[in-house]
Amino acid sequence: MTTLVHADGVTKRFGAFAAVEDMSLDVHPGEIVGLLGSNGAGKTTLLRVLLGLEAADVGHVEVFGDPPADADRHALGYVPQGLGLSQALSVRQNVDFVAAAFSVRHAPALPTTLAAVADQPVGRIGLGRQRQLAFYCALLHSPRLLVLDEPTSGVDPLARARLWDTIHAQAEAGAGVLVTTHYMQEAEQCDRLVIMSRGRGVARGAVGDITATSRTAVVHTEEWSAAFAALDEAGLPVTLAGRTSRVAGTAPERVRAALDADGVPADVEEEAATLEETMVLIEQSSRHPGPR
Ligand SMILES: Nc1ncnc2c1ncn2[C@@H]1O[C@H](COP(=O)(O)OP(=O)(O)OP(=O)(O)O)[C@@H](O)[C@H]1O
Repeated sequence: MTTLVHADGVTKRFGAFAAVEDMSLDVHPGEIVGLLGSNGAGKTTLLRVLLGLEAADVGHVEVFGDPPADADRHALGYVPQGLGLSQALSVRQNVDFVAAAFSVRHAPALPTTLAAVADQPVGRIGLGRQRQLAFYCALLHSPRLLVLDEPTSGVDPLARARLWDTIHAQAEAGAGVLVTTHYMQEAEQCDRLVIMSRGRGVARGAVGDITATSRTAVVHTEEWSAAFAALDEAGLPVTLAGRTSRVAGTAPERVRAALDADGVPADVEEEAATLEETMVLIEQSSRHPGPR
């Protein structure tokens, strides 16, 4: 299979600090690869190395089979976190600028939401529309690879769903997509995930592979408030989902013991952890290696 991005053992340091350490990653046509990790994990830095905007200190990167600096820019669509739009230019002028840069003769019609503000400076339209415009511009030249850095951050749920429809359509048409996100609902839409913590790749695979080994103790009781308080007081990592307490990565026996100690009657079951719970457990075990 053609590989759009191939990164092998990439390390990027700023001074003595390694923002990315020994990261490897591939992106193939037609797949959506999600890059996850808490703030500062190194996602943006890795994207910038893959795009040739930062040079790797160690490791090997290829984009479309070439070093990033020589990669075919016409085959690449990039939406950076800051969107990369010219705030003082109008929507239409931004489009014309990108079309000229990529020699696009016939740009597709602007979506109606953008057409309605075509003559307004980008700085005056809302963030949702700005993101829509950044997407439109990134797709103008039909890229084979789409790199999206938190593309839906700060966007309302409906606009977010629309942007994800566009991402899926691109992948279905054969483009490879590499996307960073903090939203678990978005991560769950990716074909594969790569999870970073403190610069390193700490888990990878489909959502089901990543969550497969993590379990959560789930507490069912009428006395949900007392149950939560008892588990919290016992120092367990309890969260509330509605009126149900969940304790990820903790044996049900330990949870039951904490409830018994406070005399809270409850049924405790074990079930598969959610992706969010698994992410927290992965982050914890990468900070404090040892048995979970
Ligand atoms: N140019 C730079 N000089 C020094 N340190 C940097 C530079 N760029 C990034 N860093 C540091 O590298 C680390 C990784 O940053 P990066 O932006 O890649 O993380 P991230 O996973 O994308 O975070 P977020 O989810 O908040 O965007 C952070 O500690 C950041 O402060």
